[in-house]
Amino acid sequence: MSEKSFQDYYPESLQHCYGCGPKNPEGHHIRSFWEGEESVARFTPKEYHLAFPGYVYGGLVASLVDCHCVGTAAAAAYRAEGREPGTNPPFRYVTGSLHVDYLLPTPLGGELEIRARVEEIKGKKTIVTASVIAEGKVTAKGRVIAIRMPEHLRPDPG
Ligand SMILES: CCCCCCCCCC(=O)SCCNC(=O)CCNC(=O)[C@H](O)C(C)(C)COP(=O)(O)OP(=O)(O)OC[C@H]1O[C@@H](n2cnc3c(N)ncnc32)[C@H](O)[C@@H]1OP(=O)(O)O
Repeated sequence: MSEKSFQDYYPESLQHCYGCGPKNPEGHHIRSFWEGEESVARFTPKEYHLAFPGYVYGGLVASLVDCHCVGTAAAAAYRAEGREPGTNPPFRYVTGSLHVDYLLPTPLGGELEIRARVEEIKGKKTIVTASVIAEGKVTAKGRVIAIRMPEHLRPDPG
């Protein structure tokens, strides 16, 4: 079996996110992994993910940044405690803020790499920054404030 992504450790009830839920058949299935101090996700847009001919829709780019950074925040919380993801008590995060700067049009047709780094973990809040790389160039930069998921939003305990 291939390496488990951050999202594979979400409990089943939280595996239906359109961006990254492994159990959403219509979703993007964004998968994130550690590479040293950075986290990485790779994603190849489909031809219909276009904004204008030859280039990727910015909303998709934002989704990639969003789910990859929120997943990174969760993984970083476990890492900070020296625990394996999926161990108790669980860490769940949602997006509080998502900011994307589109530096260059993102070419459609090849694999995109999203590389993220944790800037700060402070209480319920984790700040993660990301770069979207296509054909060796950074086409977008993002910043996500991920917040611990409040109890009332959790579908089941934990
Ligand atoms: C676990 C698996 C999840 C599966 C999906 C993962 C990826 C999905 C990504 C998403 O699409 S999530 C869906 C989009 N996001 C939402 O619907 C969240 C909606 N907003 C909320 O539910 C609440 O506003 C939120 C949980 C974000 C914050 O409410 P809290 O009551 O927990 O926040 P609180 O007031 O206690 O503030 C805690 C800290 O967060 C900061 N904060 C809160 N909301 C913020 C915000 N919106 N932007 C920036 N910072 C924010 C706040 O300033 C404070 O910082 P400090 O500790 O430094 O003082």
